[in-house]
Amino acid sequence: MIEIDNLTKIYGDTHAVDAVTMRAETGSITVIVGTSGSGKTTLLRMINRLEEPTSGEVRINGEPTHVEKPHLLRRRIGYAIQGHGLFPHHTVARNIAAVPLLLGWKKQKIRDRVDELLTLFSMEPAAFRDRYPAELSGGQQQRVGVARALASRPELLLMDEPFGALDPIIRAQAQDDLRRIQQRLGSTIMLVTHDMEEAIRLGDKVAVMDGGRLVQHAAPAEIIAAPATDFVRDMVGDVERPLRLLSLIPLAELIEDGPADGDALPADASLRDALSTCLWTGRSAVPVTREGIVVGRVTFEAIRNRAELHA
Ligand SMILES: Nc1ncnc2c1ncn2[C@@H]1O[C@H](COP(=O)(O)OP(=O)(O)OP(=O)(O)O)[C@@H](O)[C@H]1O
Repeated sequence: MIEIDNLTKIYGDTHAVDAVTMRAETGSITVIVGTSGSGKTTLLRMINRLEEPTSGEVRINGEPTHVEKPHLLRRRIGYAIQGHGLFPHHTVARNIAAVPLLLGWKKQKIRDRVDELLTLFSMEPAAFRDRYPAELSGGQQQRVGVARALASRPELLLMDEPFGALDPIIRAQAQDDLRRIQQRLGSTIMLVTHDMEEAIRLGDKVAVMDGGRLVQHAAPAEIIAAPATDFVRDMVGDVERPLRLLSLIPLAELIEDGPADGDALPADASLRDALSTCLWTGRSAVPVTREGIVVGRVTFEAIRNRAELHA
């Protein structure tokens, strides 16, 4: 059991994480979801002490994490981040074996674990063991990254946007793989994403963060049926029918005059793309281009109004 107790991180006058309390059962997946800047990554990084909390504590199976040396703690906690972070000059087998080697496991035990994990991830050990990361596809590299994080059977696996860089088709496969392997190994996982669809699909429990606060922590069905705040309702909207329809409507239909910062989207991108961009970057409007020239903007509010027409 992982217990997070009143955990707070303050940077200057920003409450990045504000008195978050929650529990995660052993053998479950908790998905922490929220828009950019809501404190997800900071929360995750306080669990393995890549960040030290301003106050509060984390306990793993009853033991407070702050009494252990951070580097020893991190051997018990796997960590997988977006972009797999593989060592380019090491083979797949050596990459997966990184933590077991550090822990001084016997050669045969390491070899067995590497082969077991490659097999679980549908990568034939004989074909992949001795390859280098550059000889793998993006999806294969990501699988090796997750296999590496699982290799020592950590008490807890932390994953920060592990599938963020994958295209949507591979992404769905990667999520299915993770679910299957997690059930097989009984791993306890905490995963951060900005994507409510991913949260609903993967989580036994979904923890929604908004402005550093935990606004709802519940099973996916409850999050959908009874969102605790308007913010949660908006995020859940993302996975429901009206917003699926948005993927069929081009931005061209909602272009208006006015300023908008950040990277632009082309006029033939969908409202769904613009909505994802707003949620992902925390922006309230996205510039729109035609043939590379900015012709206006689309606002989050206009997209929401349009979605309501279809509700
Ligand atoms: N090292 C730091 N120094 C100062 N402020 C920070 C630092 N790290 C994070 N913050 C601030 O804390 C808040 C939460 O950031 P955090 O990275 O945890 O959010 P997030 O939800 O993970 O966002 P994203 O999805 O963009 O990664 C933000 O306002 C951010 O600017």
